[in-house]
Amino acid sequence: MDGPVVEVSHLRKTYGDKVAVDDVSFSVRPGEIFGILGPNGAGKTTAVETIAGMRRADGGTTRVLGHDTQRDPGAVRDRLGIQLQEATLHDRITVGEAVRLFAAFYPRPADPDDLLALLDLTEHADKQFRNLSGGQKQRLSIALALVGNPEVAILDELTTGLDPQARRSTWDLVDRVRATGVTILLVTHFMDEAERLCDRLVVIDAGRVVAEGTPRGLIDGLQADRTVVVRFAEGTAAPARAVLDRLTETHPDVHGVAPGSDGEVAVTGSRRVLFAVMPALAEADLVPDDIRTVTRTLEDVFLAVTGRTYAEQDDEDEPALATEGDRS
Ligand SMILES: Nc1ncnc2c1ncn2[C@@H]1O[C@H](COP(=O)(O)OP(=O)(O)OP(=O)(O)O)[C@@H](O)[C@H]1O
Repeated sequence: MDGPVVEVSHLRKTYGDKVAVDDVSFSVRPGEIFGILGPNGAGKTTAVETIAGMRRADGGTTRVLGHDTQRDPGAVRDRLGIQLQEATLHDRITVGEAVRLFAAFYPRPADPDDLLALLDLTEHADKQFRNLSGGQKQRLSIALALVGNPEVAILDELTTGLDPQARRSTWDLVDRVRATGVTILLVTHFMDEAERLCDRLVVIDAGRVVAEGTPRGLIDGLQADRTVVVRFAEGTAAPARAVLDRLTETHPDVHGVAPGSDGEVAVTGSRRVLFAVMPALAEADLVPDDIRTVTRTLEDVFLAVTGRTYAEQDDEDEPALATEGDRS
């Protein structure tokens, strides 16, 4: 397929007076991992459920593989896999049974054994759902989204509640799935996940797209100041601070200097700030013990476009503690 795999144009969805999705447009190319990133309640799940034809839009169009999913959701049923938040199965069904059961619903299902191998579930095939760890449940839910051999898969908050190691292995799996040729629409409220996995993404906030691009492009496009942190041994910290302080008055690329802990000094300024810092220190023969530039992330992009920090609204969803099974 040459055109976009998913095409969303001016999508609007309300629940009574509540506008959950407001004029959202984007398109997803074949083979991409495309992200919908935003804080809890931003409208991400509503958007993907509407795109999948599970909800009626109040305005705009949603097309998947060329089909209008509002008018004819059935047209893509066998070609679109969807993994939704909090999928639950019967307690006693085993992993292998669940995959075979779901496979029976599709005309051209994936081979259950291949799928279990792809998602590192082969050794857990006989385990009952109730005995699976959080990570294993998530892997099973991805397997079930892929069991119909879809061309497009929607993955919604697939690492919420997982410990860091299980999250990283889930990310590797998503890469693996993409390598099989599946186009992926990935819903997440985790900035690091979006940065790690997505080729392109939209950032949505309160139902609206506030930024769109590649993670790198969005970060590099930030106009905000850069920061260089230099650390000095005791004895050189004070004279170094004085040299750097002077730069705020004499050098146009240096905008601010702030002391940190343990002999650190943070210098902010334009993208050329490093070129100001190093010659000044060299001139005074003050050799830092360490020097680093502060890495900018999608969190800085969110702050720049919304004026709010992302962490403020994200506390309630810290990954849960590791369970035994997650480490297996
Ligand atoms: N069935 C519903 N009826 C009424 N309001 C709803 C319904 N579903 C979602 N909402 C509201 O619509 C807004 C968007 O919700 P949605 O679940 O799409 O957001 P989200 O970005 O996916 O967040 P989360 O990850 O927390 O689910 C929220 O304010 C939510 O409370």
